[in-house]
Amino acid sequence: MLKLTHLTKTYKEKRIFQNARFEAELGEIVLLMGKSGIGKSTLLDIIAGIKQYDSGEYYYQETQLFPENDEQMSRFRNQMIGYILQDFALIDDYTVMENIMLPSLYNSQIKKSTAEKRARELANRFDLSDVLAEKVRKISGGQKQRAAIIRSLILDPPIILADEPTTNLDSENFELVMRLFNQLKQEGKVLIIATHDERILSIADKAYHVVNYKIIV
Ligand SMILES: Nc1ncnc2c1ncn2[C@@H]1O[C@H](COP(=O)(O)OP(=O)(O)OP(=O)(O)O)[C@@H](O)[C@H]1O
Repeated sequence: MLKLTHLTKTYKEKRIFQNARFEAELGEIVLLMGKSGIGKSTLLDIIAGIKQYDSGEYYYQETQLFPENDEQMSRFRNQMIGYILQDFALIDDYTVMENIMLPSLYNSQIKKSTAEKRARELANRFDLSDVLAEKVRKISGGQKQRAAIIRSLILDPPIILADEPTTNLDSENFELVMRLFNQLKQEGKVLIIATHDERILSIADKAYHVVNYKIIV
């Protein structure tokens, strides 16, 4: 279980969360909805340990996480989190395969050959096999989105964070991603998805909305 309580976050004078609470269980697909600029990406970044918050308590399973503890947080991030970022954060001059393999470079627990096999299987499933050797700058927006999704799964993490993961997908790839998300849920992972895409509601266990600095169901 992943839990944040009494969460308060401000950027300079701008309040984002005030005594907010967020909870997600393993095996759940949880949506994070709400107006643009309301704090959805900020919450994902807090969960990933990329952003600090002013106060609050953060637990994963029985362990309390302290964002100011860089060593604890980077271990947690590397081992537990797959993050599909809104702008994909791919490196244009690297090939699709090199981008997908990036997380495995920072993780000594997975063999390169295992990661590569998983990359090829996922690429095959997402119709990306033909562009694995292409530089990212040469592929389409939808292909970039699928590459970013595959990269987040390469280490098989239990927590998947996704920021608007379906924006660039046509209906065929949208369906593929929905099936994949459902499968990840069946495997017992938790998916936390910030989105405006109401089509995803059909596979969600819970939809949170950010309203008045709180995160409510
Ligand atoms: N590093 C920062 N410094 C100052 N303000 C920030 C920073 N990052 C985000 N903000 C502001 O905080 C608010 C919440 O941003 P956030 O990106 O979390 O919203 P969002 O709900 O994900 O929006 P969108 O749906 O448009 O992606 C916005 O008003 C944004 O401008």
